[in-house]
Amino acid sequence: MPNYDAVLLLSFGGPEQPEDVVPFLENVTRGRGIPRERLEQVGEHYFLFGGRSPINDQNRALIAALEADFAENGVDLPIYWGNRNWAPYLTDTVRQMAADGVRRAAVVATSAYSSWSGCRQYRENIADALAEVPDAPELEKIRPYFDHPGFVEANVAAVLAALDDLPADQQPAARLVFVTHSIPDSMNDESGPDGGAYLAQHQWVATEVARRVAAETGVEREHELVFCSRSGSPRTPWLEPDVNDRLRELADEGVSAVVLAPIGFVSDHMEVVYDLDTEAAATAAELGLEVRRAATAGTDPRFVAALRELVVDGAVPRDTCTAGCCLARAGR
Ligand SMILES: CC1=C(CCC(=O)O)c2cc3nc(cc4[nH]c(cc5[nH]c(cc1n2)c(C)c5CCC(=O)O)c(CCC(=O)O)c4C)C(CCC(=O)O)=C3C
Ligand SMILES: [Fe+2]
Repeated sequence: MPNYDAVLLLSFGGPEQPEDVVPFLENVTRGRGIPRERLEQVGEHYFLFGGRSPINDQNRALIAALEADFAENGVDLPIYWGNRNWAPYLTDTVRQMAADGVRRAAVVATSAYSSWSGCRQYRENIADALAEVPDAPELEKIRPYFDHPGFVEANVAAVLAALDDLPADQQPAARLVFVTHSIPDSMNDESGPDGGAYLAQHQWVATEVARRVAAETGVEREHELVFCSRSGSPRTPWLEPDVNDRLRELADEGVSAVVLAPIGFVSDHMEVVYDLDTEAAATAAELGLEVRRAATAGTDPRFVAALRELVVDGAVPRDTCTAGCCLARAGR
């Protein structure tokens, strides 16, 4: 193992009570052109859940699972946690790491794919924190890990369980609809070292999961990739189709059962519990479609072991990012 003396889980952060929602959204949107209406809408999503995002508790659970996995596998590294948009803030965590004498840490971000939002923005957050904290440790972010077997296997198991939860007679003809966060076309075009990585990586995971599900069940099912959580100006092109629009088309085509597999999210973020479990579920109910939402990787032991392997393997030699990748961001 590279000579790390700690691991840092780096995430988005989310509000934990109603008073947190507006300041959280202000943190998220500082310096971006997100329309006021969209912010009010997104605020409502959080209020519907008592002003509490699921993301922080998901991260607490992931840290507990990683600690147990590390202990079982003889990896003796403390795990720290810092966020971009809510406490514990990354800079405060890096300050604590410095105070504890940490010299070199592997950084695990809670996003598996390349893009400004999922990769480069986290790198910039790291650079900003390093610039603010005297004697900060070296921080090495592990690569986008969408193609790690443990991430793929956790998603295969989740799709199999969701299929199994459909009425037996609906299972053979069920469509596999993979879902991720929409981003501006321009952000996708500039993602990864050669461009288009965000879309290509998701398509790779969708195809690979569908192939393994077909092998396990002996049934070839059609699969596709759709998007949720679009924001920004309606005049800016973002990745499509939207999950709700696509469910309507599928119902029109005579499809009666769908598994929604949120491969774009590593755990049950607000986008999953609101955009899929609330909004898309309502669309499906209105259409009379049977929909089951597959679990996210979450604390699946295969995913947790994958993160440990990525840390033990070391970040630097395997990083696929280059100085110029993932530069396009939204709202500029
Ligand atoms: C690709 C991607 C991921 C996946 C990678 C990753 O996981 O990092 C992600 C994650 C997340 N995004 C989140 C929340 C928000 N994202 C917003 C805005 C935006 N996201 C974008 C993209 C992504 N976002 C983009 C292109 C924008 C618009 C402009 C901009 O900011 O560049 C806004 C503002 C309002 C709105 O526009 O919807 C909010 C509140 C939360 C927390 C959820 C919770 O509480 O559980 C999480 C995990
Ligand atoms: Fe987002």
